[in-house]
Amino acid sequence: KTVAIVGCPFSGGQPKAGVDKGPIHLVEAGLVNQLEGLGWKVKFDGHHLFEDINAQDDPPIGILKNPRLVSRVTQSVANVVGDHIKNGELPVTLGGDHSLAMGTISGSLSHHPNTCVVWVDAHADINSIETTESGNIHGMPLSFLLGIGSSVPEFDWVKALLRTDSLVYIGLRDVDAGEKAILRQHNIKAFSMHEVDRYGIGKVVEMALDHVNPNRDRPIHLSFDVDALDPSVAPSTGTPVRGGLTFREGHYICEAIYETGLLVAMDLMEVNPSLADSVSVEQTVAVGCSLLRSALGETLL
Ligand SMILES: N[C@@]1(C(=O)O)CN(C[C@@H]2CCCCN2)C[C@@H]1CCC[B-](O)(O)O
Ligand SMILES: [Mn+2]
Ligand SMILES: [Mn+2]
Repeated sequence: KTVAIVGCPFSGGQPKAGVDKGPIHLVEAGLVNQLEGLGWKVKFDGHHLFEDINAQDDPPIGILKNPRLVSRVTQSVANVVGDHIKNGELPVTLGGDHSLAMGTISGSLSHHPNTCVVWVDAHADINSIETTESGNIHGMPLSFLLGIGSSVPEFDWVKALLRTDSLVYIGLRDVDAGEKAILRQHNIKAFSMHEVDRYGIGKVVEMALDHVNPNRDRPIHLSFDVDALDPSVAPSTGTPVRGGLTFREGHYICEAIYETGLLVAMDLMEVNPSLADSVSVEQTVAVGCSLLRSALGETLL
């Protein structure tokens, strides 16, 4: 089986410089060899180059920032991910900010319409155009994928093909009021850190999969934001929130999803190597590579 590494040096969905350097640090840490060491054939033909749009040609829409840039980049990512899946490969998208998931999940859905999404994150990333307070599109990808809130022509290419009952969250602990309303209104299943504490990660993953994949017969797209982990574990990220997943809880999720044999695509998002000292950056990058290895079959025994 072949893994296709999709390096996406992109930061347009949020304001902090540096997250576009995430992919290069993950690859430079030896990710390709590490995955080959697990027996995968690895396809990586260089990081994607996303041309910028100068500011005057991409004014905000409402308060949405860099809308045309984000739309164009994520649409190209959708095509790339979709093509890899069509070729029978497993795309591993390295971010870059989480707005990229509009592309990666669109890519998965284009080939596997019954894909279910496991979203591991401190945040819900489901703000609509009406509810976003920041205008940063990395906090909004799921509203576009689900067709929640009003649409803008620039994002018409995103077909709202994800169903709310096909999405489940693990790790939430910093959800905006508008997002809480959306989650309640649409009955979207979420296992916050409260549930992780109450049930333990093993039961949480089992319940999460029971919700979106009861017969374990649907393809799984795992979208992992490193800020789901506690900042002590993955410090170099743009929106850290205390009280996160331990190193082992993060890895358990990846190991358990690999065990299903249903993983068709994975995202590793929001590694920003410019936000911490070099030791913390290295730690964050190493944890990212380790999570990816676990999602792709690395076991402890
Ligand atoms: N919901 C947010 C948005 O901007 O929409 C609000 N903001 C964090 C906000 C800061 C002030 C105190 C309350 N929390 C980040 C988040 C998006 C995270 C994107 B991700 O990819 O990192 O998950
Ligand atoms: Mn996120
Ligand atoms: Mn997050």
